[in-house]
Amino acid sequence: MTATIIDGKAFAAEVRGRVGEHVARLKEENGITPGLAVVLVGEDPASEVYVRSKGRQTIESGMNSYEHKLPADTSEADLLALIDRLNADPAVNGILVQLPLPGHLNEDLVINAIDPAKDVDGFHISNVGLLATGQKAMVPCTPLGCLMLLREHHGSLSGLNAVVIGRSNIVGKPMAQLLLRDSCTVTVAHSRTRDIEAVVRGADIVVAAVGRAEMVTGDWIKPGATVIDVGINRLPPAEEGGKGRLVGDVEFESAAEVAGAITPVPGGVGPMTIACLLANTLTATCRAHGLAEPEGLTA
Ligand SMILES: Nc1nc(=O)c2c([nH]1)NC[C@@H]1CN(c3ccc(C(=O)N[C@@H](CCC(=O)O)C(=O)O)cc3)C=[N+]21
Ligand SMILES: [Mg+2]
Repeated sequence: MTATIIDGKAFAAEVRGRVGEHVARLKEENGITPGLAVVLVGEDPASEVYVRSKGRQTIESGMNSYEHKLPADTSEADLLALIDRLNADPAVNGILVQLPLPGHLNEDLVINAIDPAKDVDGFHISNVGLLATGQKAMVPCTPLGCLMLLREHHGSLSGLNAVVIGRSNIVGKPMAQLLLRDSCTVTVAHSRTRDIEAVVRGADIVVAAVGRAEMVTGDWIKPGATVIDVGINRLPPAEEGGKGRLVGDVEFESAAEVAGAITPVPGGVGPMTIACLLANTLTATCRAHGLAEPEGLTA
């Protein structure tokens, strides 16, 4: 293996530390404690794990955490009423509605009901448009975390060929926007892309966000390229009652033999996503109060 391992877990801890310091200063100098509300509809066990670690890290960074767990059969009207209350609550600076929502709820409608200034996921159409036009937006946490890792590793990204695999609204599209803003030449590849291996082989930066376990193998990677693996896939358990291994969208072993640098799964992008959620909550709080924004914690 030749690649440098990009330690997302360690970098995320550093980001959280910087968020925590800024939060402490906000409290001392301005008497403000940022607040993050997380809304979870239904009982998906994996979602509950994320919600719990988000809540714990929010509190560890000195912010208030408000968790709203609603039953799976919650009506759209009840969910929208909760969002209205959170929008109006001055103690709540950030609102995250955990996705996916149960099938009877319209995700677009629900997300677009969030006050864009409190939309710490950056999924509201206003924030999507602001990002796409280079204006001050709330930026989706996973792509923001990937960008921070790339900037940390490369310094300038200007002129590099970046291939984003996956075109979701949550990762692929905003990732492409951020890379474009940092002056990469950006290609978005997806399930219909012809000769996808050859497309990926042209990339100095590969961001894999397709949700297919170990789809990208070492022979797809240009020697020396930087590989950011967004996938979190649980393989079927090897034994009865066991838990399957977590793998990314990249086959780590083979890719690490060719790449210059690569993020592991777990311990890569995942922890950065949560760190950026805290950073976004802090940013939203500063903007709401007309205060200076934290440096190095926004796009
Ligand atoms: N509105 C919304 N915003 C989200 O940001 C959002 C969401 N909905 N729905 C669910 C996904 C999933 N997600 C993760 C965040 C961190 C890890 C993470 O920290 N993973 C650890 C491993 C965790 C484990 O061991 O299971 C790692 O990669 O090292 C994983 C997954 C955010 N999501
Ligand atoms: Mg796709």
